[in-house]
Amino acid sequence: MSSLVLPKHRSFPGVSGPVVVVVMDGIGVGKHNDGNAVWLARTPHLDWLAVNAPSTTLAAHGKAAGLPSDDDMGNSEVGHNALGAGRVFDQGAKLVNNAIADGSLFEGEAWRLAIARVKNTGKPLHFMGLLSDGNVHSHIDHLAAMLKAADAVGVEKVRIHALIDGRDVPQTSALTYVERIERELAAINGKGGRDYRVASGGGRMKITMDRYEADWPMVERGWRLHVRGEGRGFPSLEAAIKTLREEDPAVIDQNLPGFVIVDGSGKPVGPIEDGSAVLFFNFRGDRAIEITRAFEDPHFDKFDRGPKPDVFYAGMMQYDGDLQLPKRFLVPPPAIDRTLGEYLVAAGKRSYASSETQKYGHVTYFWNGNRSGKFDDARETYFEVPSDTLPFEERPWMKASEITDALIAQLKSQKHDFYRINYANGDMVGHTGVRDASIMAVEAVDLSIGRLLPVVKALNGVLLVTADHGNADEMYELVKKTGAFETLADGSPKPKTSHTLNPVPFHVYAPGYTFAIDTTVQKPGLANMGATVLHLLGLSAPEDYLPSLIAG
Ligand SMILES: O=C(O)[C@@H](CO)OP(=O)(O)O
Ligand SMILES: [Mn+2]
Ligand SMILES: [Mn+2]
Repeated sequence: MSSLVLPKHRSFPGVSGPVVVVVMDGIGVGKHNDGNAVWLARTPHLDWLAVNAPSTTLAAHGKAAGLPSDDDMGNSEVGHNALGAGRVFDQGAKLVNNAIADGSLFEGEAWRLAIARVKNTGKPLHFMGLLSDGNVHSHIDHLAAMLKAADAVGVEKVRIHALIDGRDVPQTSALTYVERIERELAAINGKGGRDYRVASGGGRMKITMDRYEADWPMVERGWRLHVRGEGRGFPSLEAAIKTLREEDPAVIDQNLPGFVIVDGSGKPVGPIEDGSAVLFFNFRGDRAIEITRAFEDPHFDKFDRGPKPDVFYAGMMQYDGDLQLPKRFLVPPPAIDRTLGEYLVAAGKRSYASSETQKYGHVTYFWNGNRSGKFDDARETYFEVPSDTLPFEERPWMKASEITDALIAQLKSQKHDFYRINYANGDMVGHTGVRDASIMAVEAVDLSIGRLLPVVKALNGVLLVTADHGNADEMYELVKKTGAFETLADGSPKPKTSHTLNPVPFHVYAPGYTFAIDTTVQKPGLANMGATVLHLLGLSAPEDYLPSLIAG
């Protein structure tokens, strides 16, 4: 193993003050139009930085983030992994594609044990996960491939617990995926001897997919539906979605209430019982960890599970390498090693990381290559500001001020060398599809950055302002070919809830220094951040890190 002790930078001794990285979650650089909440927002500080600080834009999606193709938008996981790891790793979406294409998923122990379990017991094989082709947490192709493979090896009974998306894909697109999966199931059932069906479901922001312990009752609701079969009954997934939409025409997919599918006599068709196997087919960890804990933790106390069924459980990936969650997984996760955080600890540097709950794990767990623990308790300080649990469009300022208050206090204490924070606003409010609230979200971030500038200046520090991917920069869906706004039946622009393919800003605020952007760096992207921070701290980056964005 190569040494974690880095030599000094060849020409720069390091800034005399702190290095601060601000990640403005979901604030990309998009077209100047009426759907761009970032451009529409009044942002005097970001505007000032764009003119007066060395600035460029960074690639934050597709291959630059380790995703299968440049049609894949960026997301927080791959974005923060790239920011914190100094290099681009093939990410879950791609690794699972590969493992399906070369068959290794089906040769792995977890798959074989799951199949063996249900063949022994005659109980169903359960698939749980996000039903879309968003490629942020999951991909429906992966589910389809596993259904075919289960059929091919003679699994008689399958049940699917479908989390409805509308957050990585258009806001009311659920029926596209329902139709696809029902087609796959019908093809398998049609040959005879098989009983494959959907058993429960609900919007991903209402059940099961909470993250960072922001809202455990969400996971409890999912558990009751998927495992216990308790909930409002519908004859089919399609009937559930159509009825729920009729009852509340304003509801968007991610907020659909949970439900179970019942047979003719009103009995749920697929509670998760002893002897069955459960495969959670999301590859991304943040929103998969809590439900995984509910299945695996013998001392679980976050809600009353009732009698815990004795099942074989596996995730698509291992979601947390430190905690070994889950114990079994279908595809090995990217081996993200030698992250910036680890090098800084080895160099004796002290780091501070902070965000509010919704993004707390982004600047800790994702930043550190999907490890929840610290490298060194003495040298690292993490601080979480509890997020609101109400709709973010109602509080678009979120906790930006509180994160900033805490950061300023820490900066003034001069206890740390490197600081990183994430402002959740542009992303969390952007996902609601409410443009005007998103404008305020971006303004809240700008206000906070404005508060940081004089503090960083007084300490002779450097502030790097960037983002992990776009979101608020496109609040209306665009017609692919023409770039015009898509419209709803009433002619108004169709809100967009997902991330974007846009690049993100990169500003270097360094009063008193004469830094310039290194324009020789090819295709600058998020993964150049690692070497940039090391450079500013006077350290030379490991050879395989992508180069610093700062000349010299
Ligand atoms: O909310 C989330 O889970 C994703 C979108 O699926 O957003 P982000 O990657 O910004 O966390
Ligand atoms: Mn993000
Ligand atoms: Mn997001």
